[in-house]
Amino acid sequence: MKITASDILNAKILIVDDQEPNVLLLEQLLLDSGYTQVTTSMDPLVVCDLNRINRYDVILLDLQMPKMDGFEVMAALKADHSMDYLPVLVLTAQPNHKLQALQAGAKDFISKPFDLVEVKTRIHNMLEVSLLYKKLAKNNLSLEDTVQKRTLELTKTNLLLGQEIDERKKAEASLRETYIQIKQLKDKLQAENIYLQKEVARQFNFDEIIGNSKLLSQVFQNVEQVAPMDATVLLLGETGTGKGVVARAIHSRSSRKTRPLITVDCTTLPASLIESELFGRERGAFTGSDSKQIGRFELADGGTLFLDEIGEMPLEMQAKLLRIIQDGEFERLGSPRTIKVNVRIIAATNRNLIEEVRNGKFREDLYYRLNVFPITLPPLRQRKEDIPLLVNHFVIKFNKKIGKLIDTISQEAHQALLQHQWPGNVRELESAIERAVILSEGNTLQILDRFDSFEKRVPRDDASIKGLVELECEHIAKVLQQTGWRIEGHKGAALLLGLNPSTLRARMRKYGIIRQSN
Ligand SMILES: Nc1ncnc2c1ncn2[C@@H]1O[C@H](COP(=O)(O)OP(=O)(O)OP(=O)(O)O)[C@@H](O)[C@H]1O
Repeated sequence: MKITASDILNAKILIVDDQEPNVLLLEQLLLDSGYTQVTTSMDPLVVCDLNRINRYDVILLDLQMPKMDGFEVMAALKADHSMDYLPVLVLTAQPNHKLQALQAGAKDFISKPFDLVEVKTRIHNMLEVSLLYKKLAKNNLSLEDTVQKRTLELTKTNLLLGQEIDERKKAEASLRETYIQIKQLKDKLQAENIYLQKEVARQFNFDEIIGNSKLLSQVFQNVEQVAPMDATVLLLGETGTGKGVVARAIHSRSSRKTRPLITVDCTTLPASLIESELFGRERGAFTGSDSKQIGRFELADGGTLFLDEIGEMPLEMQAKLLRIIQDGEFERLGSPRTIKVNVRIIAATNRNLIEEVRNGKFREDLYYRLNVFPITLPPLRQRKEDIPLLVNHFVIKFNKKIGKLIDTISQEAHQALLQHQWPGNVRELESAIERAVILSEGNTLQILDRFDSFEKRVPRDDASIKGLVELECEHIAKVLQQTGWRIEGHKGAALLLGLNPSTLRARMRKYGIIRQSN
């Protein structure tokens, strides 16, 4: 910031003195020195007005004036413009006024009578300061203005930035929320997927067990729960409901799956042989036993022993079985040596074991040992929604076995299968389909059985066990009569009843059904 000579010469100067010669002298001096804007006044009362209009760079002010002295003029100037810089140079003949004037706001003084060199120098210096001050003030103002403008701009930008940050934050929050929702959906979908896959696996491919009914799903669930444990399982349910397949499924899903699953069908074993079958015998253990036999318990060591139709086991055998279940110990027939085995037991029965216990035909302690994890297989008539899947499964199976190409089932056949009550359950259905596949011509399955004739013999779910047994006995006898007492083969009663021939024979023995001559 520089003040030039021309700035100084063009500065605005006011001379105020009530003495005309002084005014003229000073005016002339300044004009001679090259100053271009020199104003004079002999009336102190107009100084404020003039200054308001012209904004002088220096006011040469006489102190002693009649109407208004220099002090009053300075006070008025200060008050009028609230000027923080008063560019006043006082003219005084009184030395004691000099300090007083400076205290009143004057910047400098010139002594009277005038020394012209001093006057010129002081005015020049004063103007330099005054102009510098003015420029500084102006610069300050423009700086303030710039600062204000920038501040305003910054505030605006800040506001915008704030809004933007707010919006970003909102967007981020909503993104986060969306992400959480997506994750939840994904997790749910995955869970559903896994569940569905499990369901599909369960419904259609639970080992060899076919069916997708609710009741069967419950069984699958139980199988999944118990299979990995070593717990004893008791399978309950009518004949042909699939207790055997469930036993195999439990074994194949257990840690023992690499070891054997040994089945003992208690109905087919004559009472006299059960013991040696189960526990084995040494050579010569009894008359006629000329060879050593390894029992089923030994064979099943490390694996699973499936005791089918456990309800048929003679009472004295039940006691031995209890011991081995409790201690894992037994002796071969004809040997004093105790053998220890690690066998998991799965037992099955279509009898009401509680009733058998009540009737003294089954040991109570053995019942409780076996009844650790009971699974009840529902009869087919209570889960008819499984019939189409089972029919499909068996048609494929027997197509392969017999060499047929059946791929359609008539509406009537379908209806007949759904209406029948299936007292022999899946086994009966399996036999019916095998028969139908054999007998059907072309590629459509024809059901030629007259199921309706069996309907009245179907066990009622609320019927007592005694009633069921009676019905079963009566039904077996009737079918045997129909087949001319033929048990096995395509025309045999076993196929019609949906039973294994050996099971049918056991039932006949049990119920005391003997061949009657026609
Ligand atoms: N859900 C099923 N899916 C496919 N086949 C089945 C199903 N249930 C049973 N079977 C078939 O039906 C037949 C009879 O089944 P299984 O021998 O397991 O019945 P069970 O209840 O043990 O009968 P029983 O009490 O007379 O011994 C078998 O050939 C078996 O493969």
